[in-house]
Amino acid sequence: MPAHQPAAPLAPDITETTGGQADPADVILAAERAHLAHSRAALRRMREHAQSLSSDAAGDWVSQQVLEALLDQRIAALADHPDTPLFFGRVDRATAPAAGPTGPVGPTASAAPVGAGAAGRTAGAGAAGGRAAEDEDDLPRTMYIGRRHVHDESGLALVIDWRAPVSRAFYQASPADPMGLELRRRFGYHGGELTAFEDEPLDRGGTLGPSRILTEEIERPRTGPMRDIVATIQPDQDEIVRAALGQTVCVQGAPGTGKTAVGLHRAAYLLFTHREKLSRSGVLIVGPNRAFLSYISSVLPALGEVRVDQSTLGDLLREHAAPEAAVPEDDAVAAIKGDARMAEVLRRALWQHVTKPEEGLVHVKGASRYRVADYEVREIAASLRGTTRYGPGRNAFAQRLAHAVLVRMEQRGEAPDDRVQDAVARSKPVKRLVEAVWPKLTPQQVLFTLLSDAEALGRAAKDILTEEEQAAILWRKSYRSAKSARWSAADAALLDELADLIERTPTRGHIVVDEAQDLSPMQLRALGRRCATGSATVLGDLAQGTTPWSARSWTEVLAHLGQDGQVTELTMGFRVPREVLDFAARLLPSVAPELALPRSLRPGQGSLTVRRAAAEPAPGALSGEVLDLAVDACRTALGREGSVGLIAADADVPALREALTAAGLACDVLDGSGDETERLLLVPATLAKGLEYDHVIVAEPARVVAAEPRGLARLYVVLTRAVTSLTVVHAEPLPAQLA
Ligand SMILES: Nc1ncnc2c1ncn2[C@@H]1O[C@H](COP(=O)(O)OP(=O)(O)OP(=O)(O)O)[C@@H](O)[C@H]1O
Repeated sequence: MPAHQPAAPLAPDITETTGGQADPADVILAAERAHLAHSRAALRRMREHAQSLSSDAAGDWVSQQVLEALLDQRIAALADHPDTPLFFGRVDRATAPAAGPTGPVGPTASAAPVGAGAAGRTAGAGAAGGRAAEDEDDLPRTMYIGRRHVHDESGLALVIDWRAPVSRAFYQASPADPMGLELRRRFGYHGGELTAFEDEPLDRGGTLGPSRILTEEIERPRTGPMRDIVATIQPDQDEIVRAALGQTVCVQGAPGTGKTAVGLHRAAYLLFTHREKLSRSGVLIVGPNRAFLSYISSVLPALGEVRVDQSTLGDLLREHAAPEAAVPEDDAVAAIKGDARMAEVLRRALWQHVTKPEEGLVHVKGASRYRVADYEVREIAASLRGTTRYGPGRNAFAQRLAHAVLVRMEQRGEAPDDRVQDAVARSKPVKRLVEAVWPKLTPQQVLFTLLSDAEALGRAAKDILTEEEQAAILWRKSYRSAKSARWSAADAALLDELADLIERTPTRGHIVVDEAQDLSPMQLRALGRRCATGSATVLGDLAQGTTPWSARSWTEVLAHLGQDGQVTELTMGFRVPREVLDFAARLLPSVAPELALPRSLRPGQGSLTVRRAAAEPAPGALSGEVLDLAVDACRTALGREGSVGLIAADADVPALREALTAAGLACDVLDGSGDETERLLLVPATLAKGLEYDHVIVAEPARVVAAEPRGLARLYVVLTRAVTSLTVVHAEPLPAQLA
């Protein structure tokens, strides 16, 4: 858990000293600190024990290596990070089962004050440093919830992993459904040191007020990469995090509702709960660009999970076409190529390469000749065509031809075995026939023919694409060969589809797809085949769709992904202050009229500033005055705490950089390298998705809108990156929807 010092003392009802006696809150805090020290010592012993284990017991060299690697992993997992508390919460179970309904718990509680006295009565001091009372079911009455499991020498759990089933109540229990709990205690920390606590009584009915520990966590300035939210996961988020492995979940959520955070915690949860299965099949996180991946890169390691692949779609498909070499393409063309109808066009295009056999086969062995007639060869090819993938079909064709030769041999009284069949299948005449009928193909060769040969395209796309669509995707520029062709980002998904038609794509146990609204049907199919035997967590916001092929419905997204899934919604925003969110939401009726207005947990009065230049705008560029206003706003923001992001249309980034440099303000331009060190970041609008900064300055919104077809949605993304303040500077009129 990140370090923070609660601004106000918590548990206010027990902070007053009574008649010279020790402050009960201090007593409790001291006892909890003792439990922390006790747990740390136990963790150290666990680590020492793991270090003392030897891999010598393994029977052979390979097992020894495997065991050694496992022991190293175990030792690393048992590391105690001094800045990270071992536990962030505690639950006390009710002695008698608490009455109350067991229905679903709502996302937030409100009304009654936090810290209403339960602290004084519970096992705080009693649990600390010693064995807590245990109930009949062997669970301790008091349980501490943390990032990893810690137990003492007798096996008593001192800290329980947040992902364990019993920890669920820490996140889900409420006075309406206490889930057998009497009390939930949340801890405040500074560095690794416990500094405060907050009690939520759960056995007295009523409702809980907002948690101050949560509020302070949300208000804490953002610096560096994204943090985990393990201490403050909300009940509706927790439902998603803990959904069963076999279940595909699709989350629609307004900006800052925690979709990314939830997706990452779900990956960590699944890896913990199904470690063995997923360590074999793997978990993959797919994000929109490298800047985003670099931003989220430390969340999973902080949760103890390092063996998760995180990739952009482009990098995932790089074996077919390297994303850095992608040729730019007209959006209209990319939209046709991204359409799901292309799947059938490609299927036909591939199988068109299988021709009708015109000749029979003659196999010569010594003085004997074995003949398979042309009609028989045709029958074999026809019976295999389309029943398997192209590659295995080709192998099967060779084997079936060889088998037909074998049958001839047997008819002559010979007794050939499997080795003879293999040898015949590899013989020159069979190879030649196979190559003529069922040629070996790469995805690139098939797509090269399709996009460069109008006739081939016409045959494959007949009754699927219109003449105009066919004309649009046909290459204007002719390449000499498949090898010298250059591919676009949309082509990469087509190549991947072809690759899978040729040979099956390996699948993972689970994939998390972030910003999924931006993916084309063909890109979704590429991801779908990577979780064909697994499940997915699909995250996104229909209002933030900025590609021409952006999704309009999650049901369609799931269908293209090939997954049956539940669509669920996160509605409470944790990032953007209400004032800023309301401002940005003026764009919603234009970008996604079907969505409800987003809500924010944070009022953020005074968080929005709009400054208009007095002089006329400069056509085709940022005016000098807007540059000055932007520099001014950056300087002011740098005087405050937290990160600063200056976001503008991509084309305006160089001018802004020059202006900042001339004004003596150091900045880094965000480019996905992850090398940024300055507190002030200059962010091209097309890279802002998924990111956040304490203070955001947006220069000339009208130019962000004008830069691309779905520019209003881009502006919605850009305006919703702010955690503390948003300053908009402009000379051109604001888009009418915002004015
Ligand atoms: N339960 C929580 N406790 C504390 N912080 C939270 C919680 N949920 C979300 N946050 C914080 O809110 C911010 C927004 O979260 P996140 O980036 O996951 O939202 P998102 O829905 O993916 O947003 P966007 O749609 O803009 O990409 C992050 O700083 C995250 O840490």
